Amino acid sequence: MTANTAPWSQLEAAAAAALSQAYAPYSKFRVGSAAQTSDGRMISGCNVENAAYGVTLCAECSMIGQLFATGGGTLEYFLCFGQLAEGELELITPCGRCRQILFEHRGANLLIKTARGIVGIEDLLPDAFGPQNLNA
Ligand SMILES: O=c1ccn([C@H]2C[C@H](O)[C@@H](CO)O2)c(=O)[nH]1
Repeated sequence: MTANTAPWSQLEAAAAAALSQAYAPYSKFRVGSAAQTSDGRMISGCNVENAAYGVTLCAECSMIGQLFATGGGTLEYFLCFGQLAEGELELITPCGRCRQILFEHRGANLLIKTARGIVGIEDLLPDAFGPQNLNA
């Protein structure tokens, strides 16, 4: 798929829709992520906070749940929105834990749209620890 046919506008719409469903009563920072899978499915997720703050699920975590619940595969295109003020979405880069999760499920050429442009997972997580480090 070339840059012209990359599904960024569909992913933006899906991430915005997911963000609107976020459960973020503590930080008030809604997050929505979306990805296109290797077989062309569109998946999305939102953050789900918890009174025990550390138990919070990032948007990327719920999105990966959807990846497997809808048939598995790997990620080819990904982006994530955060909401600073009502109606104002900004592209955010995933937190460290979510970079590791994206790395695990990356497709052959995962492209990530960020505020500074389109990057690869190796730009966000160089020298990643991954399945290649395990004998299993
Ligand atoms: O990549 C990220 C970073 C943060 N958050 C959420 C977690 C928490 O609910 C809120 C503030 O950190 O943003 C995500 O969903 N994804």
